[in-house]
Amino acid sequence: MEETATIFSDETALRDFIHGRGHGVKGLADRAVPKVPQKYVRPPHERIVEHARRGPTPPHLYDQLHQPISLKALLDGSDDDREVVVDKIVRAAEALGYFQVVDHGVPIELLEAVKCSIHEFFQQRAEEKLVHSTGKIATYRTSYVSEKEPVWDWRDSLTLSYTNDAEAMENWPTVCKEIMLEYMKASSKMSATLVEALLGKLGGTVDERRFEGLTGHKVVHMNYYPPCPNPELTTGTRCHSDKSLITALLQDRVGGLSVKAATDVYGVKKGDWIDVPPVEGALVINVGDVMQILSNGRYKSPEHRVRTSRNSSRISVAVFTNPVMSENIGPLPQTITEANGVAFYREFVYKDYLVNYVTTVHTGKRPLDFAEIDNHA
Ligand SMILES: O=C(O)CCC(=O)C(=O)O
Ligand SMILES: [Fe+2]
Repeated sequence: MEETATIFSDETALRDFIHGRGHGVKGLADRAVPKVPQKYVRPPHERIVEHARRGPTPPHLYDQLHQPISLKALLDGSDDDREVVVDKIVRAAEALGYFQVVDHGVPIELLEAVKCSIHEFFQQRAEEKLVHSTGKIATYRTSYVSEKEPVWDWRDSLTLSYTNDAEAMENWPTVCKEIMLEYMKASSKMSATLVEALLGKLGGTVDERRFEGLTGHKVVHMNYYPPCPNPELTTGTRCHSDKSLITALLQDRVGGLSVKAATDVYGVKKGDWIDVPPVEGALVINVGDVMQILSNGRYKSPEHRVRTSRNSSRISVAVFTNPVMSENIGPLPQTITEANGVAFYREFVYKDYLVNYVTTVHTGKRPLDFAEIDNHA
């Protein structure tokens, strides 16, 4: 009891408990604390207000916003049927930058096994998770840059970087490595198909080597959100956009993810927050910053965030399809032509984008500012 009091009143003790000894946020939740420590209290403008207060979405708009897209025809259909699906994907990427997909080719039993595997990892004792806190290929942590962030998220995570099978088998945690590798491969196949479809509609061609450079680094990011005594004060995951080309996200049934509308569409206004309802067997697809840049702003990389829940723990896993470190990123030439010669983003090496992303405390879109050209100057 005394230890708990210290953890809560003293930031150094809290940091040692969470980060130093590997208890994570789960360690706090397991102690059934009545209120979150001050370090987790967001300033009022960053808190997440329940959207239900706005009233339910009318059914026809609900379908337009949330109806999952079936990828069946894209994965194994005729050319004509394929085109219909590609159009849906392109429209969703332009309007909101997010959509859900079903018939994605990843077996439902594998999705269930993945969810169990994530629970198994986070249920382990702190010492077992701590082993991975300094790893580069498998990294257990609770914040991105805990030393710099004024407020921490109510979330523990494990990030698995993939280069090859042997390295993954040697470094990824034993309890989940086989399932997560199988899932990464299955979902990456679908992600590659989506990337191909989206890039294909930008005009011009991307050859095999360039495609490999743009999509060659896969990262699996597992999130665990313990129950939180103060959902009204905290964030599970703060507002951010992904640094990927595309992200495939599997969430459980709890809900809490919301996406900020990038345009006025389907009865929502640009800037409104849209709840992303859990759909059994579906995957959530987010356009990432790199895709927004390659498309010269045509596809949107939406800001999104996660609310905590008072009563349930929640898990999710994102598979990020990222460029390799040395890849040159910038708007594809044909997208600049389309915009009457105006490039909205400059060229840069992906590694520099990443360094900026992970060494700075960002809120919302700031990582994209790194690449933005101010055409009004
Ligand atoms: O937990 C979620 O639903 C989203 C997590 C997320 O946005 C991320 O890991 O980048
Ligand atoms: Fe994200």
